[in-house]
Amino acid sequence: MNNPKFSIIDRIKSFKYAFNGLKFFFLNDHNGRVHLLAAIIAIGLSFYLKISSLEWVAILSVISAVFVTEILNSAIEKLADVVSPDYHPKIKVVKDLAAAAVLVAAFLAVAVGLLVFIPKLFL
Ligand SMILES: Nc1ncnc2c1ncn2[C@@H]1O[C@H](COP(=O)(O)OP(=O)(O)OP(=O)(O)O)[C@@H](O)[C@H]1O
Repeated sequence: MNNPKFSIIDRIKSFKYAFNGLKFFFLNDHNGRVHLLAAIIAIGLSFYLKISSLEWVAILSVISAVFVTEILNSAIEKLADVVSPDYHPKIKVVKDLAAAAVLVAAFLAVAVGLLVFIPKLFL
C-alpha cells in the first residue's frame, strides 16, 4: 500500500477541504438550513433553561447526529446523481436508505428534546 510521508501541509489541506464541504452544505442544502435553525433554537433553549452538563451532552450529541447523517445523505445524493442521472430503481433504494438515516437521527433528536425540555417548560 502506498504510504507517503506525513505532511502537516497535507493535514491542513484536509481540514480546508472539510470546511469547504461544510460551507457548501450550509449554503446549498435546504434541509441543512432547516436543521441549522432547529439546532440554534435547541441551543438557545438549553442556555435559557440552564440544562445540566449531562443534558448538554445529550442535546449536542443528537444535534451532531442529525448534521452528520444529513451531510452524508447529501453526499450520497450528489454521488448518485452523477452515477445515474436518470431514474434507476436501485438508486431509489440508495437515496431512500440515506434519507432514512436522517429520519432516524431526527426522531431521536425530537425524543431527546422532548425529554429534556418538556419537564423544564411545563412540569
Ligand atoms: N435517479 C433516481 N432514480 C430513482 N429514484 C430517484 C432518483 N433521484 C431521486 N429519486 C427518488 O426521489 C427521492 C428524492 O430524491 P432527491 O435526490 O430529490 O432527494 P431530496 O431529499 O428531495 O433532495 P434535496 O436535498 O434536493 O431536497 C429519493 O429518495 C428517491 O426515492
